[in-house]
Amino acid sequence: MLTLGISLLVGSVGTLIHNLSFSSSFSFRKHFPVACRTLGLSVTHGNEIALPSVNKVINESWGVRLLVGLPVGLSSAKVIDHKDAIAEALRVPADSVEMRYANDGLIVDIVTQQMPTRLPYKAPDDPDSYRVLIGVNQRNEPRYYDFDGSYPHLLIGGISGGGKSVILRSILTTLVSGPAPDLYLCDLKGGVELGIFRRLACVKGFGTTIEDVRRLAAELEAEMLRRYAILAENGAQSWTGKKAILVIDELADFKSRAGDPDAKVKAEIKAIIARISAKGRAAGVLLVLATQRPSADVVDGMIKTNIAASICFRTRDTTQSRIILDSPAAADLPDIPGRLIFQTAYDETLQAPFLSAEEARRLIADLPQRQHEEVVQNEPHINQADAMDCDIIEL
Ligand SMILES: Nc1ncnc2c1ncn2[C@@H]1O[C@H](COP(=O)(O)OP(=O)(O)OP(=O)(O)O)[C@@H](O)[C@H]1O
Repeated sequence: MLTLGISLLVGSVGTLIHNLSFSSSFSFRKHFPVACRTLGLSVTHGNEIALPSVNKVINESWGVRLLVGLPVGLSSAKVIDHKDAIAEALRVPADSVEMRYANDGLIVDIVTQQMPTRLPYKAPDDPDSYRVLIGVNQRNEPRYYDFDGSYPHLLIGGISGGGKSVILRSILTTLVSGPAPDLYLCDLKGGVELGIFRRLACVKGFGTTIEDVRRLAAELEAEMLRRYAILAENGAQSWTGKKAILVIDELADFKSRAGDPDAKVKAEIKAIIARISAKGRAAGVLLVLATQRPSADVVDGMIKTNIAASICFRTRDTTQSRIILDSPAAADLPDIPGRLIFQTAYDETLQAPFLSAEEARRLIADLPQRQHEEVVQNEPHINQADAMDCDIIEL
């Protein structure tokens, strides 16, 4: 019989005290199988009914972990689909229950510790690493996206005000302060968000118009093909040199509309992005694509199948959430800026680090800058006078 009366003081990033008491007679070992039986999560062999069994109950600093064995014939996916109903039967809030398949069974975490609502940005420990912090989970464990890892390309979506600009800022600040990959930054919101990075030496191109995006995407594709030729010449499988990353904010601007004078350029951009998403990884060429208006027209057709990692802040509705995550979950996220679902092999709710524009400017102030001539050459819409002013322009 498990007795829990939990009063947890959440760690340094949070300031919340959360109380959750399970009834003194509550037994997860007993109630989990009962809940499964009621919900039809069982397998029948003749007269016998086989049910999931809780093999171990582990008390953790953040709550309780159940190790659940499943009868042959009952899939973990089916049990996970009933997560909310199981939570109700166990008398715990649905959003405190996390389930995932592991080691021939199911891990069920009942997390009583609350997430912080603000997590300070932390500079990277390892300057050579392509790992960027995406946030911490309810257990305060950090989660990273690794541009050098097995989930190529990153899609970021969610409603206005959810935290896309802030996470892009923290991802870019980490990258430029660390391995400084070649960056091609396209800020279709007029350069307001990504502009603070535009003068850095590692920024190979900066664009604010659809035509800029076409030019930069084409440049990057040419670089990808150049790298493939070098790989072929050397009989190598994958690029070990510097990565090159195309960042586009806002993807929805490529949506096709009837009579659109930019239709041809947009189609060209989508085609290039689709080719980079399919072939870029081996050449160290990667995409970070952000949108506050996820539409099937742009996301599905173009890239979805090749983008392996997604960050989704709260969405307006389940349709938008499905476009990014293939699940409705992001529509139910609480209205907390920086709260997101990070999807790689599985989905996890995280709180993203907060980094203000002022702090980011301060952190990158001493990094190598581009020469003025380079700025003019790479950003043809900027004239010489603008370029000369560039160090004092507040973007
Ligand atoms: N990780 C975070 N932690 C705490 N607060 C955050 C976080 N991210 C964003 N916010 C708050 O939410 C505000 C809006 O965030 P942000 O500008 O990133 O939204 P957005 O999704 O980019 O919106 P839009 O698409 O309209 O530009 C920020 O100014 C900040 O106050």
